[in-house]
Amino acid sequence: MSDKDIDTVKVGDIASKEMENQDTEQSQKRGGSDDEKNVFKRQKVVVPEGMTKREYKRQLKQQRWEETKDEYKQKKREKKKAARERRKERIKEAEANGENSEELHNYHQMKRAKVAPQEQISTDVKIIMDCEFDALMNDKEIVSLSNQITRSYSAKKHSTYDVQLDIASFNKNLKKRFEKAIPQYDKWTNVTFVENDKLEDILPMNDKEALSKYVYLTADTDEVIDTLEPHHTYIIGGIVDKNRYKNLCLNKAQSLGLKIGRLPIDKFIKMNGRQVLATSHVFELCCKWFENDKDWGKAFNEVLPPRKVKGKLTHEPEPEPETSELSELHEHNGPSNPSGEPSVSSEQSDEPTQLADN
Ligand SMILES: C[S@@+](CC[C@H](N)C(=O)[O-])C[C@H]1O[C@@H](n2cnc3c(N)ncnc32)[C@H](O)[C@@H]1O
Repeated sequence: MSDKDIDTVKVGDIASKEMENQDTEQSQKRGGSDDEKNVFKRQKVVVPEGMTKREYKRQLKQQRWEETKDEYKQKKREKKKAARERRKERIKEAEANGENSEELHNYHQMKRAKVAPQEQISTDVKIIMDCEFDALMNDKEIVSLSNQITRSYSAKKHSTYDVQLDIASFNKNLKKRFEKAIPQYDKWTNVTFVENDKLEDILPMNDKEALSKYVYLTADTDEVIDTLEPHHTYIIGGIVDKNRYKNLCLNKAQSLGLKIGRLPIDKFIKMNGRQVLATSHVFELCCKWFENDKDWGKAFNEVLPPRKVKGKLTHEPEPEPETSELSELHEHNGPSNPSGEPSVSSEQSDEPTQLADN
């Protein structure tokens, strides 16, 4: 047996004991018996010498994952299968009730369009994802944002229309995250990463007319964007904040003298509270708007899960409770193939693997 094997066995033994301990500990918390308490005391595991508690915990976690991953994957497969079945049922039900099941089909059709077009039709529309908000996000949110950018990259690559995408203020934690987890991003040919400090560094601040062609997208306004105009630049706030910073982008846009606008979401989506979308959804919607003959309804239909989309508005929007429902929208866990794009299989699955953060 090699030293490495011995190490693995040791960690394995410790992991099993540790798991027993955890069970016992839980039992203790529930007020376990004296015998259980004694067992717990006897089995107290000491962190191996030369290892920090943190490293040790990480190893235990890895060990536990190795032991349970097959079961986990199996459960995931079953869940996907069940979701597929549920969707088929929903389609059947909709058709039996004489309802239009097209929405249910469309959303998933888009997920299967995997072949990138050889050539893209020019739109003369540019999108800047303004990532100057780096310091307002915790590590988890930075990971979420990096996943959303990866998803936007994939959407851009697969779109039949060329909507330019710049990732701006890419010079702090977000960049570190990409370098660590998605290093192949520097081979992405269709997205530009800009390392400016402030948004205004890349705007024509001294040219009023040129500046009037920049529009900051925000959910916090009544100005509705009906069309994406050629030779205009639309700015998306590159932040995942779980609704912590209301008006953040609105205030920034106003302080820079930029136009603002929100997507015509309330006409097409059944949701409560503020209609705040994730950055990747906004970018995908813009691509899909072009692909669907400039029809927002169809674009929403393709990008957002069917249960959120209500087709053309036929009645007044429902009363608004406190929080947004759109935090439920899907997001991929992270890149899973060498290009750093979301994996085909997760895109092809019938239900989103994870619902999006915004
Ligand atoms: C998660 S939101 C950020 C919310 C942030 N608190 C703010 O002040 O905008 C990410 C970005 O997506 C865009 N966005 C989200 N929902 C939108 C909507 N309904 N209309 C237009 N843009 C939207 C905005 O650019 C927004 O900054």
